[in-house]
Amino acid sequence: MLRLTGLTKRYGARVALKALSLSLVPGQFVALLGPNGAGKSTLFQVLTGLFAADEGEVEVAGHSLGRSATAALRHIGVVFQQMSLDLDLSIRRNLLFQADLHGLPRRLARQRIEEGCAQLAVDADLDRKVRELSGGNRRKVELVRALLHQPSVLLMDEATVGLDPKSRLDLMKAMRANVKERGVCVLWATHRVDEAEQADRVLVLHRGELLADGSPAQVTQALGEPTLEAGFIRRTS
Ligand SMILES: Nc1ncnc2c1ncn2[C@@H]1O[C@H](COP(=O)(O)OP(=O)(O)OP(=O)(O)O)[C@@H](O)[C@H]1O
Repeated sequence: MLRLTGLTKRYGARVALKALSLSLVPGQFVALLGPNGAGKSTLFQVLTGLFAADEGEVEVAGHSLGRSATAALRHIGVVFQQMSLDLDLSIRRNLLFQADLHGLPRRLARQRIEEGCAQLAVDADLDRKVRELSGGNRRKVELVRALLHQPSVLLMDEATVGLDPKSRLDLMKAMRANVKERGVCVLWATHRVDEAEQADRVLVLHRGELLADGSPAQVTQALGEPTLEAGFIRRTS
């Protein structure tokens, strides 16, 4: 589904990703757990084609990102850390714009927009400007947008920052439903250990390298402390 081989990204002399190799399979919620500066955002920027890697390969659903970027990127959906909706357009206009970018027929686009917004309980606000929405609802719209073209890989970068517990739960629930019902593979970048503990698989990233990879229990054991939080703090401080 998503395969990284020897992925390296440098900013001048600073190495942000160091020969990173891993494979993700469909239908998994994978937490990418790393402290500030671990390389999570850099990885997402490379995976979405914003930056080219200096070395290594990315393959998405069998397509090389380097050689067939359009085909590879068609299988990726992303919610970045920074909100990128147009504040002066309604939810519906924002989402229709995205659907047009993906070449979705209008009827199908309208249907997916309505279904997606209903699933995240923002359908009552479809014709309101994004500017008028709460931060939590803006995030939900971003998730609907990321899923419009039905990607097989969903990247979420610190998606719950600034959200209250109920909004965080709603977002997690919608993401989980996509994992279960559509077999989406979610890579969820976070520095919150409580979120990583809910994942099917945890990748611990530190200074651009993988420190541990496995179920939350396996990773806790690999980090050598009684809890994931204690191990994560000790090994990444
Ligand atoms: N544009 C840039 N120019 C130079 N260095 C950068 C740039 N972007 C990131 N870095 C450096 O690369 C490393 C990885 O940063 P990155 O933002 O990918 O980490 P992160 O895990 O996403 O951190 P955070 O949790 O704080 O968002 C850090 O050392 C950072 O200072």
